[in-house]
Parts: sequence; C-alpha cells; structure tokens
Amino acid sequence: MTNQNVVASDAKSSRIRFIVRKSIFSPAVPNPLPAPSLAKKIETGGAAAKTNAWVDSMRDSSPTRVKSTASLSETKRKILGFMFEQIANASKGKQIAMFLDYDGTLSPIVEDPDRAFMTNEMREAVRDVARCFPTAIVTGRCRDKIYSFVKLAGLYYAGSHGMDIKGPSKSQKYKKDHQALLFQPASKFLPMIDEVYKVLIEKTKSICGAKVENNKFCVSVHFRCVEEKMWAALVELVRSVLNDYPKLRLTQGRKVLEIRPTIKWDKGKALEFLLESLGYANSNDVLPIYIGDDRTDEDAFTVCIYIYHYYYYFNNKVI
Ligand SMILES: O=P(O)(O)OC[C@H]1O[C@H](O[C@H]2O[C@H](CO)[C@@H](O)[C@H](O)[C@H]2O)[C@H](O)[C@@H](O)[C@@H]1O
Repeated sequence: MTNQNVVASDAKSSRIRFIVRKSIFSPAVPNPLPAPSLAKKIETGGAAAKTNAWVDSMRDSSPTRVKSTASLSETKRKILGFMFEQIANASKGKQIAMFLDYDGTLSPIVEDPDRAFMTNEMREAVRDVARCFPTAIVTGRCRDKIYSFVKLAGLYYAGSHGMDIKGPSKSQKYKKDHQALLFQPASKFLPMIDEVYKVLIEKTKSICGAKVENNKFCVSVHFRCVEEKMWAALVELVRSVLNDYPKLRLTQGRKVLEIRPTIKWDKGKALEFLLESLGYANSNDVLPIYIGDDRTDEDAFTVCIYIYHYYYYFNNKVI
C-alpha cells in the first residue's frame, strides 16, 4: 500500500474497500460521509435537541460546491489506475458482479430530482459493463423511474433502497433457474407509503422549495432548494407526520430526508439477495463490486468491494 490517499483493505477475503481520503481535496471540503452520531443524539435528547441533531446532520451531509482543477484530474487518474490494478488482481478466477448506485454515481447531482439524467456516454459505459458482468442498479428511487433514466434492458434493477428488485426483462443469461425475478419485501407497506406521501405533499406546501418524491416503497422529502433557516421546521413537520406511522422510519441522504418501512432491508440485503439469485450465495467464486456515493450505499459496502464515487468532488457542477 503505497498510495497515501487511497485505503485498500482486504479484511475479508474478496472484499476490498477503496476510500479516497478527503485530505487530497481542498481542506474546505467536508467529509461527505461523516460518521453520524445522529442516532445517539436522537435517542438521548429532548424534542428540540432531536431537531437540532437532525439539522446538524442535514448540514454535514450536504458538502458545498468545489471547483475541479487540473491537478485534481491527475490525482483522479492515479487513484483510478491504482483501483483498477487492485480490482484486476482481486478478480482473477472470479466472476465479477457489478452494482451501481444512480444519483451522484451514474448521474450528476442536480437541483431537480426529475431531471437527473445520465449522459449517453455513461449509458454506453454501463451497457458495456453489463455485456461482460451481471450488473444491477441499486437506488433509493422508484424502480420504474430509474428504468426511465437508465433505459437499459439487460440489467437488474433494485429500486426503493432494494425493496423492489427485478431481473432483466430480455436476458436471463445469469439466472441459474431461468425464472423471472421479482422481489418486493415491503409490499404490505404500499398503502401506508402512499398515504404518507399524500399527507407530506399537503403539509410541505408551507415550506418553500421542499419537494416530496414518491419512490413506491419509500418517500423522499428534498430540502436542496429549501432555505437553511427552514430546515428545522421541515424536519419537525416530517417527524410530526411520522408520529402517526410508527412502522415507518426517517433516514437521510444528500439533502434529502427519506421515509421508509422499519423492515430490516436495505441496499446491503438487496445485494445479498441478488448474489444468491445469481447462484453466488456465500461463494468465493464471485467478486461483487459496488460503486456508490451516499450514506445509504454504506449498507451495501459491507457486502463487497466498494468504491466511493467522488463524482461531485471532481466536477464543478452543483452538489
Ligand atoms: O440511491 P440513490 O440512487 O443515490 O438515490 C438517493 C436519492 O437520489 C435522488 O436524490 C438525490 O439526487 C437528486 C438529483 O441529483 C438531488 O436533487 C437530491 O438532492 C439528492 O438527494 C432521488 O431524487 C431520491 O429520491 C433518492 O432517495
């Protein structure tokens, strides 16, 4: 391990992680994935303390815009070269399975979630990967919407943070028993999610810039366009709605509050499920690789090789 800016660890066989340390970036850049002590603060504090803990966490998880520079590109090239070499070594004699997050990984982060389109170049790259390896898009978004963005038929899609999994419609070449794959472990929550979505649409009308997105088995409340002084009001409002729904829980992504069922299912479980469906349950013959950029991706990082995709640090677009 010679590169100071990249950590590679193989604590478990065939599981390597790559973390691009923030020290290679401007010191002004906050850690995009701070170890959140949110759960602890929320458990111990009163109502105001809980709201403050949420607002702190909302601030921490929303790094500010950074300009890309030529030297950054050089660093990026070196890191990618190093990662590629490590992955190539680790994959010898194994089947690679590729898992890709969408927002911030395949598409740039933009203000309007309905316009987070991926480029044709990226689509071609994903198509090429899928020609070689079983490939899945694993996202917090609704599966139909993600399909309308990615538009590639030969992939697995795991929408709603893995609570809505569907296999490729055209090709079953990686599926051992050739059965169509559809798995929705939170289906009984559908009416509840729909109801809470409608309540939140109505209630958030009072908060300028808030946007509620129905992701089928979960709901996103976006605050990217909400003035910071209104974040506490927004989180209080969302929490007050959730008081009536003890079977739903609140989590957080990039400038987004996410409401989901309390079931023990996340992107990591979805990966395990997909590997099992591919015939690789607890197998050493597979090298699962996950590329992601968000806190919710950390659930998947426990299952495989992972790469934090620092798209937004290398790109001078809005984050
Ligand atoms: O698991 P992901 O694919 O990363 O989905 C997580 C959330 O992604 C989307 O929101 C994020 O991207 C938006 C568009 O760039 C951006 O406006 C927003 O601030 C980000 O949080 C999606 O809209 C959410 O529903 C997902 O939960």
